[in-house]
Amino acid sequence: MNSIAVDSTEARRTAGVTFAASLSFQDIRHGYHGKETIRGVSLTAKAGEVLCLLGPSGSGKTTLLRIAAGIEVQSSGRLLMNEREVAGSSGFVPPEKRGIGLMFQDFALFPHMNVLDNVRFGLTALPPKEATAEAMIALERVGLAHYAEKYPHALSGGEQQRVALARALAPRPGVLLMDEPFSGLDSRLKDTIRADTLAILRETRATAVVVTHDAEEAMRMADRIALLRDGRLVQVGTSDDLYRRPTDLFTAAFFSEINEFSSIVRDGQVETPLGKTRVSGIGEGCPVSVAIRLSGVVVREEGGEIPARILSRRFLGVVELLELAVPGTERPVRSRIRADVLAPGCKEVTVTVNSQDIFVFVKRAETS
Ligand SMILES: Nc1ncnc2c1ncn2[C@@H]1O[C@H](COP(=O)(O)OP(=O)(O)OP(=O)(O)O)[C@@H](O)[C@H]1O
Repeated sequence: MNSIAVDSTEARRTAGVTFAASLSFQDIRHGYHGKETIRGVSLTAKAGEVLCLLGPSGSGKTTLLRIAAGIEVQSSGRLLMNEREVAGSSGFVPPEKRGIGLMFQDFALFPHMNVLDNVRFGLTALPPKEATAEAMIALERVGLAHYAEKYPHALSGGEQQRVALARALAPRPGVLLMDEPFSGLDSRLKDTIRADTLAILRETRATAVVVTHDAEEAMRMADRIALLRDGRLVQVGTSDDLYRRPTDLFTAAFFSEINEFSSIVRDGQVETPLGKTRVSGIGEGCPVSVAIRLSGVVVREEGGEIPARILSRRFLGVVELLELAVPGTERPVRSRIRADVLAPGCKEVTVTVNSQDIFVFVKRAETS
């Protein structure tokens, strides 16, 4: 579903004024055929913020969006917009009365309608003149007013995406829900369209909930990121919070490539083949997972702390990816360094680890 159905009484209200709304999931649970796929999610998108729902395939991102839209009804828990319950024990507000805009990944425009009519689609309850004026405002907002008479097939992928954004924003929804909105675009176009979209969201001050499985995309767009795994919230915060202060191994590994080691806390320290590091707040003898970012494994020909031998080098342009044999581990240690640091043919090197790239987590059964 890629359109916005509009009820006549509500349409005037949502089309007339832009009021960014807050959207709260309160202990939402949901499942299919007896299997729980959303397991108690509580999360609020604040009015005017861009909140990214991030997670691997099957973590429940789309299901949460569908529940927010009212296309899916949760098994339990409450959904609130601006503190008002729109799905829960007190009743259910249908999708077209929630003041929510939808933009899904295929952003399918109607091929038989011109651009203006595509954008007017969600405004049918307004008098025709007003609907046209609102649609033109939305098209101007995305810089495509001059394409009003064109048909979708005559537009590039990026332009079609902007028309879809105009269509979603035209009724001035309190909350805009976007499911992988850039996944259909080629990677070079994606960066530009994403930046443009973000600028438009900022301008309209819309609350946006954006689903993505791409950590970098979430970091580029979000005010805050909610990381999901197996239907549960793992961590919510700014990109800085999640990147620099991951609360578990899953978050650390989702935001950057890591080397992972098992260790045990002894004398307030943990030891791995890459050296010792101090830990606080974890008890003596506690089994831990140690995550070390690839970019934190600094490789030099000499002067480092640990001897290593290069097993493989992969040139990636600005950086190169190394696999190293290091005493004390059978598994190769990986490193990502600037491509001009090591001489060609160099085999014997040394390694030092940046302390800010080491993360220690208490080992849990599921991460062992
Ligand atoms: N209609 C359905 N019937 C049965 N199971 C479903 C249905 N929709 C979703 N699921 C299951 O619910 C879980 C969460 O799916 P969801 O699509 O929300 O995940 P996602 O994080 O959006 O994944 P993706 O990134 O692959 O779209 C998955 O295990 C999925 O198989």
